[in-house]
Formats: sequence, C-alpha cells, structure tokens
Amino acid sequence: MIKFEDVTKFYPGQETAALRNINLEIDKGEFVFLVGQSGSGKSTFLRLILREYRPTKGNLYVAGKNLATLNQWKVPQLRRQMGMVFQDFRLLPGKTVYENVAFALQVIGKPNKLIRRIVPETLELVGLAGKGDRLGEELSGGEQQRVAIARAFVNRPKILIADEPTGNLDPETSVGIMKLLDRINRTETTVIMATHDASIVDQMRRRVLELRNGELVRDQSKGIYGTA
Ligand SMILES: Nc1ncnc2c1ncn2[C@@H]1O[C@H](COP(=O)(O)OP(=O)(O)OP(=O)(O)O)[C@@H](O)[C@H]1O
Repeated sequence: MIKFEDVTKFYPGQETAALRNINLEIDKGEFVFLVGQSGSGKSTFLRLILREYRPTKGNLYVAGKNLATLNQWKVPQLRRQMGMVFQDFRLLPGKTVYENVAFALQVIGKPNKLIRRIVPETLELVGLAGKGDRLGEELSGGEQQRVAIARAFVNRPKILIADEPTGNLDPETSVGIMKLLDRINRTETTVIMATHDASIVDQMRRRVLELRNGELVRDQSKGIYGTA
C-alpha cells in the first residue's frame, strides 16, 4: 500500500534533512503510530504520503503510484484515496454537521441521491446519529473530531492519515476517538497516526515507527510509545 525506498526530504534552503534515508513498507489494513519528538519529521512523513511535497531523493509508492514521479494533474485522484484528520478538527465554519460531511462528497462530484444516503450512514458510524443539523461550533471537541473523521471517511478512502487527532482532547474523549479509528481500521482502511500521546500508543499496541532527527530509529510491531 505504501513503500518508502530510501526517501530523503530536504526543505528548500535547509542544510539538514527533515527525513533521511527512510525505508519501510506499510501494508493494506495496517494501523501504524508515528512517534518522535517535535521536529523529528512526523508531519513531513505524512505530507510526503499526501504528496504535498515530493521526496528530494528516493521513491515513494502509495496505492500503486510512485509519488516521486507522479504528474501533478494526477494528485487529486491520488488524494481521493486518502482521508485526513487534524488536531484542530478544521470543520467548515457556519456549516452543519451534515453539510461538513456532505461537502467532501460534493467536491468530488458525487450525486445528491448517494450523498443523502451515505452521509447519515457515516454519521451513525461515528456516533453522531441525529446530530446532522447541529452547527460544528456548537459541538464538544470530541464531537467535532467525530465530524472530521466522518468527513475523512465518508468516501471510504484506502488510507486514513491522522496528525495528532487526540491532541486537543481529554483522555476519556481520546479513548472514544481511538475506538472509532480502530473500527475504521477494521474495515481494511490503513491508518497512519502521528501522536505524542503515550497512553494511547501503550493501550493500543499497534505497529510503532519512531523518528529521531529525520531518521527511522524504531519499527516495532505491537509497540509502545517509549523504548522499553
Ligand atoms: N516548510 C518547511 N520549511 C523548512 N523547514 C521545515 C518546514 N517544515 C518542517 N521543517 C523542518 O523539518 C524538520 C521536521 O519537521 P516536522 O514538522 O516534520 O516535524 P514533526 O515531527 O512533525 O514535529 P511536531 O511534532 O512538532 O509536529 C524540522 O527541523 C522542521 O523545522
């Protein structure tokens, strides 16, 4: 599903690499935590998968395409296979829960009939049945993150990328969000999640990739947050 082949990324004008010689594979349906200190390269790793940047060196295969050479005009097609969730939710202001989720399908040209069927189904899946008419800003942080997850997942992407999705939530709410990501993962969706949340990583016991100064220093199955 995803393969890094000796991937190095330098930002323009920088002398040290944000990522250096990364080699790894992530299979379909895996759940992977990406950990490491601030500045270790986690966001860069995710942004390369999203093809926000190209690798400076090496090859990066995502869903059968080499992103190092992929034409720019094919990027939207690639992104449709991915959902993205952020720490700060990023809901559309002034829009209802339903509208936030429906919008993700409208922009890719899905017919209204399908939207009217799939949005309520997805809201139910994330535990927001009956809340479609509420405005995003009226919801709690945990509920807003559920909307963001519904929006990311409504098109049934192959890969869900989450950048610190529990970073703004209290521990109990975070556990609920993790249960939801786990349920999504069980539908064969590959989940890659950058996090600083040790207790969640330690509870879930999934594959852990640790970056340090742009290098992959640990790749542990059923891993924990810190090195034992
Ligand atoms: N647009 C950019 N231009 C130049 N340097 C950048 C840019 N984005 C990130 N960097 C640098 O690349 C390195 C890796 O940053 P990155 O944001 O990937 O780390 P991170 O692990 O996601 O950090 P955090 O946990 O704080 O989000 C850092 O040294 C950072 O300063």
